[in-house]
Amino acid sequence: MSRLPQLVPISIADLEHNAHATLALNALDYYRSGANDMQTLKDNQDAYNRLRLRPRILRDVSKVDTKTTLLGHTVGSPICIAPTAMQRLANDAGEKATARAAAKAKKCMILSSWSTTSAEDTIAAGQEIPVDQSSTSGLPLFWFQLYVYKDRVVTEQLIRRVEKAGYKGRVEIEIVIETLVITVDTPFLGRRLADVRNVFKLPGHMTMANFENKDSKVTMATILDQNEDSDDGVDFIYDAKTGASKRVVRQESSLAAYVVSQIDPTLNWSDIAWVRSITKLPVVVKGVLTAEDAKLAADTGVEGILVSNHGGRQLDGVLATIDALPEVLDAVKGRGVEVYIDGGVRKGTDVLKALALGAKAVFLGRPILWGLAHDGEDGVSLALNLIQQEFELAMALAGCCKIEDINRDHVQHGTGPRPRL
Ligand SMILES: Cc1cc2nc3c(=O)[nH]c(=O)nc-3n(C[C@H](O)[C@H](O)[C@H](O)COP(=O)(O)O)c2cc1C
Ligand SMILES: CC(C)CC(=O)C(=O)O
Repeated sequence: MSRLPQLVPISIADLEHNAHATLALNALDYYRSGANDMQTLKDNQDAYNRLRLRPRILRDVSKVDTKTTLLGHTVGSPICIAPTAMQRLANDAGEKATARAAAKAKKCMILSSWSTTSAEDTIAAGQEIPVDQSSTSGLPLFWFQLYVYKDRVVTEQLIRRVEKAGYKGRVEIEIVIETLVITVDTPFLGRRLADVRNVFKLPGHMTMANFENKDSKVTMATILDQNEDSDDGVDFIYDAKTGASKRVVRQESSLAAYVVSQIDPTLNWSDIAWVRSITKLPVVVKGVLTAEDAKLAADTGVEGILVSNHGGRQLDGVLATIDALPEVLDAVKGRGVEVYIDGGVRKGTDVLKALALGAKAVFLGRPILWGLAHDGEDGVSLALNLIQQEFELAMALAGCCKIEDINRDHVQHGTGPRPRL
């Protein structure tokens, strides 16, 4: 049932408006919420609006090229897709639709550990899109986001599954899972009030597909609710270690309970080193917000840092990511670590500002979900194309023809005159 009139979308904001009109409240609230008062959620976007651009003129911007590299792989653009759990809540094609849209756009997609489509099926969907191997304009790229489970056997099985899903060795196809992105900001789930009020749960016909195998729909970790139609407020949480289902009466979001039961709050730097020791995949840590932790990440030898506050969904009151970016960059300068950012990126000018401040790439979370809710694969393509076109226009109007032309002088903090150096 539609609550608001639909718009013909010409911006990410329009897609969000439409998602508000169409999504079931349970899903809409899960997707849009931040933690607590949602200060950080709001600030992520506001902080971009506090920055001002300094364009250069008379630079022949008749051709703009956005291709760039991510850990040595050339992609079509620095605009990438952040991992978001449970995409089938937005559209039944879920992660498959996102993968196809990413492949078409030659963009990087990070698949969530808690996807409602398995890593294998997601990669296979991406591979349905023919890629031109000789293309100089880049190729799609698939990364995997890892939650570290209390049970290290479960974690290792997940890593092995993902490595296998990469189809390494199939030389004719370039689409492989290339990198593990370890999320380090979720020892416990942030308190998202709407999810608590809605007693959020994953519909019973959807599962956390990366934990299934061919013999059983749900064999490892998933939320089980045996009474989907009449919600009795009772969940059965599967314990991956013992194989037993524990009956819990819900007084909160099932997700928070699930995180408490499965995700390891003891996670520390030695675990990052452990993950690095058991896989050849490069590692990116997602959730770094300070210079201190950026230095430790570099000391641990990670290949990349994703400056992220989880879209304002974890610790409310932390800095907007674009405000945290400079100290992270300063801390790892010259250490050979790529630095990316997510949170609040909604416009082409946001992308330009993030790159001008030094980010190698930006990742979009909710905008992809809004596209997916709008029109499945075509909706994700639309979301990606809208922001890509805005970015190309912003580059041209700022006097930049290629990514390397974008630099620190293209942006300043605050709305007043540039401080004298
Ligand atoms: C609905 C939703 C689900 C998410 N699921 C995950 C997840 O499974 N793993 C993860 O590392 N981050 C997850 N995130 C955080 C995103 O990866 C990303 O950090 C954030 O959405 C970026 O902010 P934005 O939505 O403003 O673009 C999720 C975010 C949302 C909104
Ligand atoms: C299942 C959740 C822990 C996924 C997530 O990271 C989120 O909802 O923000």
